[in-house]
Amino acid sequence: MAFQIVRAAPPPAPLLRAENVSLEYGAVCATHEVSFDVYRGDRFVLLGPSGCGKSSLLKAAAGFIKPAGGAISIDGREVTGPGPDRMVVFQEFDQLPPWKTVRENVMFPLLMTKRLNRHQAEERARHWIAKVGLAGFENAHPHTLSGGMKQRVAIARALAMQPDILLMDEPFAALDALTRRNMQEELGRLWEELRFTLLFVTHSIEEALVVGNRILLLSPHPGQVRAELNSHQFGLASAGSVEFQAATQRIHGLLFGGVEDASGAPEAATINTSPVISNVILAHAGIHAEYPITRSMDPRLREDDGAGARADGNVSRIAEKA
Ligand SMILES: Nc1ncnc2c1ncn2[C@@H]1O[C@H](COP(=O)(O)OP(=O)(O)OP(=O)(O)O)[C@@H](O)[C@H]1O
Repeated sequence: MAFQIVRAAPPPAPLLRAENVSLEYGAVCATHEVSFDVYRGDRFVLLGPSGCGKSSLLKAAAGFIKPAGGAISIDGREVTGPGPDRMVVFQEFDQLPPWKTVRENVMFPLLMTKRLNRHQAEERARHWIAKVGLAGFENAHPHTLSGGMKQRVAIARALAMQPDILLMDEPFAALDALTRRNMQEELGRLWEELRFTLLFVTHSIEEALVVGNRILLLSPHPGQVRAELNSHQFGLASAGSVEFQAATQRIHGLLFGGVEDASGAPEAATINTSPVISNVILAHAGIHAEYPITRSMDPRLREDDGAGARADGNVSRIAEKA
């Protein structure tokens, strides 16, 4: 006898929700009514050219700036200021107090927030320093470390707090190409092991594809949502492949101009998102329709992964204005 489903389980609520977020600096409108949802385990990337408000959105999620309109919430609670549930890694190498050793830097927020006593904080710090590959450097001071090592310390310090979400603002932008690649790999390795939730800002299309499983494209002046892409099929291993390059070009097209359809004819990229996001299979403007979806933390995508995969085994989706 076949079962009949009378009520489907409700989809999980997003961990972080940005609803119509408008950010202003005096007369400067940094973003206008930007909305997106980040689910637990997502590697959600904000991608766009300079001035599209990526950093401002991340700062608003961190609670450093307050929206002029709309709201950001974590687990249903409105963000009204910074909190240990949202740890930030910045681009700058000077985010580590130089007078503190690596161990003291990692211990600092644990002690400041009274999460742990000194002994426990030392244990926790040792664990995370080893996890980011810096065992043996516990007593080093930041000025003796390379840029990549300093970023590892910043990541260890953030993850040691076990935040609900890790916020990273162009964390690898100031690194040389090789170190940047290593750090992307390291971040991917950490995520595979720990499955933390990540909100990551970059202006590099390649980095967005390598790091993210979902990408929000933003256009500038003021920052507005251009499109939302599902990108988990890419990683460092696929960087440089024909498909990866095609995806890069298509994202470039979405950000900066017309999108070429299958016939090669340019098509205006008018795709946008809204709080209610519907998935459409991206056939013509689509980002790499050649890959099966392997996993998604976004229940909306997960929901029809099966159907999509069954349909042709090679779908990508883009969220469009509902
Ligand atoms: N402190 C500030 N005071 C005034 N305007 C600001 C300030 N910070 C950002 N802006 C403006 O807000 C807009 C968005 O800036 P934001 O730094 O968020 O963009 P971004 O996409 O992160 O750019 P970039 O990649 O160059 O860092 C820009 O027009 C910028 O000039």
